[in-house]
Amino acid sequence: MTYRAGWIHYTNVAPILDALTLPPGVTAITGVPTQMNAALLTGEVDIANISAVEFIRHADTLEALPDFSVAVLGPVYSVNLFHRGPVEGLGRIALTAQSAMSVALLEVLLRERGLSPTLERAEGEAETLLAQGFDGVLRIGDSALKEWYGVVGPFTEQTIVPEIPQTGRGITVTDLAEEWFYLTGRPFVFAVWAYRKDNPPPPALLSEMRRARRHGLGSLGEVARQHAHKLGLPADVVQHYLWNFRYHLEEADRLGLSEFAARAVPGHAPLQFGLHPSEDVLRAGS
Ligand SMILES: C=C(O[C@@H]1C=C(C(=O)O)C=C[C@H]1O)C(=O)O
Repeated sequence: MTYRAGWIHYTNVAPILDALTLPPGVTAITGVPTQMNAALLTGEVDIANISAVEFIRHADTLEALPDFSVAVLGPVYSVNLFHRGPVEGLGRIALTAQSAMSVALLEVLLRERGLSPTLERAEGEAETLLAQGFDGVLRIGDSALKEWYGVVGPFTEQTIVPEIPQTGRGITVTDLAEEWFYLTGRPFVFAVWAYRKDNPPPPALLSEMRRARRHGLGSLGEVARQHAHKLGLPADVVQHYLWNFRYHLEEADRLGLSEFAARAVPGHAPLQFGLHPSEDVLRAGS
């Protein structure tokens, strides 16, 4: 029987997915986070990297791989609230229908500050929507990364490490993962690789994912160069963006995930992680 994967294939997943060769009997489709969330829940796919909040909401039926994540400790650069003026004064914020996680995170951060602006779905570029009367625009993924650089750039690696500006052209960029870090001191997990509990991935897919990730992280400069070309961004900026991610769902990431779960989905079922890496290593005989 075929095992179907669904990949959110934003640039931030390139270090895992670019070198992946699907084993025999595994197929894959790609889409934006909300599409992959829905595809996993309806059974259109069997495994997907989904918005972590959807994994939490459906913890009764889903399980996640124990060692795969898209997470950061501090800024992420691609989950951004673009706004004019202070966050406290924002009346109307445009959300993107592509994302579940950033919306849930924004809600947690607004509640924390006692703010309740109007949240509406609206697609398009942040700058255009701001010109049309929105006070804030939430964007994620590659387009958010490009718009962030368009606002705060240009700069190079020399600027990236010591200090990154947050404003440009009258627009402020609030990085939601950085706000989460200020609030909790913990990593923020955007995505996990989830599957229905009764339908775990075949070991061959898992070991290939781990091989592809080792390869991707071992050649990050090359991965960054290729994607910088596609994105139209400087290679050192994309390399910094990718280098900054935490792809292994380590203990600190799980603490961040649990803290987010408690704040965003009170009363959720216990989070479950299956298929420990050592099992795979033993099966592979290495
Ligand atoms: C950090 C990001 O993470 C993604 C954001 C998601 C969301 O907002 O629902 C889901 C999966 C993540 O891979 C991003 O794409 O900018």
